[in-house]
Amino acid sequence: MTSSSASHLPSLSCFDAAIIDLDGTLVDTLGDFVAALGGMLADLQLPQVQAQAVSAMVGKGSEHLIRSVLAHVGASDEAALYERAWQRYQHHYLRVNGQHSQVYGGVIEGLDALRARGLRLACLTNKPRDFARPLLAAKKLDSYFEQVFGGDDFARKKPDPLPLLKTCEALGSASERTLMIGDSSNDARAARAAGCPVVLVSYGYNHGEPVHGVDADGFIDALSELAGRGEPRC
Ligand SMILES: O=C(O)COP(=O)(O)O
Repeated sequence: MTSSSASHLPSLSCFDAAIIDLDGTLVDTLGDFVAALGGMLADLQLPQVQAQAVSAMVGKGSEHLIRSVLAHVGASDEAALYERAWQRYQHHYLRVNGQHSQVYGGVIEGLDALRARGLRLACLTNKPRDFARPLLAAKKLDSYFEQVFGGDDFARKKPDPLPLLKTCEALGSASERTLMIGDSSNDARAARAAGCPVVLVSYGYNHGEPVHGVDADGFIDALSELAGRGEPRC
């Protein structure tokens, strides 16, 4: 069964630009998160965490992820431990970045279609910029994006609209002419608040919840489905 709701899916002709989320949308990075967190927890002599639990904690940036994992494994004095945990996590993440992650099927075709239609592209993630840029390069996705922004580039992260508004500004595109493509309620809420139409992929993380309950303009099972968007219906 396809999850696309074609009746609501905007045509690519309606847009001058697209802003695309990274984790859970372009790249399945769960393996990298699990490996880096595993290294961090071992260094702190804490119990390990399962991948399924991690997938529900991804998407709100590194600080949220580390604090959630420390609480999940029952670390005592999680607040005092945070700085050290962040140092160890950063060390391990930079070491494994891209090694346990895969570009989702349909991503290259989707990006090619967006580019062929002349859309200006930005990648906007809550992941730290210094993790995001090497990952995009390692996966040969960097050349598609004229802008890449991480969770530490702006004063607030998604679901706040600020990162999207700033990215629209950097792309020189009005928010209503900029399509947000993401995998989570975080992406959709930020897009709604910024005035960007939003399409969600069905295969991402969405904080461990079913994505179809999220308020969005459409759902797709692969980015390549965007290539088939027909006549303008803005
Ligand atoms: O929280 C993260 O590290 C990833 O977040 P993203 O879904 O915005 O890419």
